[in-house]
Order: sequence, then C-alpha cells, then structure tokens
Amino acid sequence: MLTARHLTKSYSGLQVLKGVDLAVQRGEIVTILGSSGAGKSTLLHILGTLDSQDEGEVWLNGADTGALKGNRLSDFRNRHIGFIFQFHHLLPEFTALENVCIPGLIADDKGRKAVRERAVFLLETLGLKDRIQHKPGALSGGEQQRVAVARALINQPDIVLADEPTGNLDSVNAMELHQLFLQLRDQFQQTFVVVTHNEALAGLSDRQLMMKDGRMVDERNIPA
Ligand SMILES: Nc1ncnc2c1ncn2[C@@H]1O[C@H](COP(=O)(O)OP(=O)(O)OP(=O)(O)O)[C@@H](O)[C@H]1O
Repeated sequence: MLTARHLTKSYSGLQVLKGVDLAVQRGEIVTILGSSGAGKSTLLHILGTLDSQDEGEVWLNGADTGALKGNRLSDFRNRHIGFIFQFHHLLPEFTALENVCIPGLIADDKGRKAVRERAVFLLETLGLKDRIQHKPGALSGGEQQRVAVARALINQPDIVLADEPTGNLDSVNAMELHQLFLQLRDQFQQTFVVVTHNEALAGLSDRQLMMKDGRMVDERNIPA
C-alpha cells in the first residue's frame, strides 16, 4: 500500500530525516512514537506529499508520489490521502455535513448527491447522526474530531495519516477515537499511519514504530 525508501530531509543544514524506510500494508494501523523533534511530523508530511524529501522515494498504491507536480499532485493528495491533525481545522461557518462534503466536491468525480449520501453514511457510522447539521462551534471536541475523521474518509483514501489526532482530547475521547480507527480498519480495511505521544493508545495499533533523531530505531509488536 505505502512504501517509503531511504527518506532524507534537511532544514537549513539540520538533518531531520536520516534515511527512513517504511512499509505499510492495506488494512494496517501503524503508530509512530518518539520524542519531540525526532522527525515524526516531518516524515508524515512527506508521506502525505505536503512536503518533499531531499532523497528517497514514496510509493502509494503504485504511484511514485515524488513524480507528481502541481494540480496532479493536489488532485492525487485529495483523492488518495486522508489527513487528521491535532486541531481539526473544520471550517466554522459550514455544518458538519458541509465540512465532510468539501473534499468530495473538490474531487468532482461523483456528483453532489453521491458525495452527500456518503458524507451522511460516514457521519452516521461515526455516531454523529444527530449532529449532521451542527456547525463545529456547537460540537464537543470529540465530536469535532470525528467530523474531521469523516472528512478524511470522504474520498475513500488509500491511507489516512493522523498527526497527534488525540493531542487535544481528554483521555476518554482519545480512547474513543482510537477505538474508532480500529472499527474503520475492521469495517472498511482502512489503513492508518498515526503519529502519537500516547503509548497506551499506540498499544492498540497493529504495529508500533519508534523514531529517534531522524531514524527508525525500534519496531515492536502489540504487547500480549
Ligand atoms: N519547516 C521547517 N523548517 C525548519 N525546521 C523544521 C521545519 N519543520 C520541522 N523542523 C525541525 O525539524 C525537527 C523535527 O521536527 P518534527 O516536527 O518532524 O518533529 P516531531 O518528532 O514531530 O516532534 P513533535 O513530537 O514535537 O511534534 C525539529 O528540530 C524541527 O524544529
């Protein structure tokens, strides 16, 4: 599904990624742990084509993402990659339903009715049936983040990349969000790469990777 080979990245002389390799299978939830500054977000941004590597390759579902430029790149990103960030970045003047529809309408390949139907289906699946017409300001933090999850899924992406998705949630909502990722993996074979500081939540994932000083240092399986 996703393969990254020997990724390097420097910012003004500071080498942040020092040759990172990664392979993620379809339907797998991989978490990336590591101390602050280890390079986790930089890696996630490169995997998500939001930033470009200095060296190395990223292949997503058969496409060499480094070869994509301009509109082809933004179109590929919108269709194939879902993003969830620490802060949900929902548009405050639009309802939950409209926020979820926007990436689907931008993709412009399904028609408004089909996009709306899928958005309603996702919001219902994520337990937000009664919140569909609410604007973000009228939703709790956990509900807002679930709307962001629905938005990430609207175009049936190959992979969802999540950067500290629970960083702004209390422990109950954080646990619920991770349970939701497991549900989406089981129900839709959805693939996730999740950067988190929360080791307990990472323990729920299929595979945990540890980054240190720009490298993958350790790979642990789920604790028994
Ligand atoms: N756009 C940028 N310009 C310059 N330096 C950057 C940029 N992005 C990241 N860095 C630097 O790269 C290093 C790694 O940052 P990164 O955000 O990838 O770490 P992280 O492991 O995600 O940390 P955290 O857990 O604190 O989010 C840091 O020293 C950071 O200051």
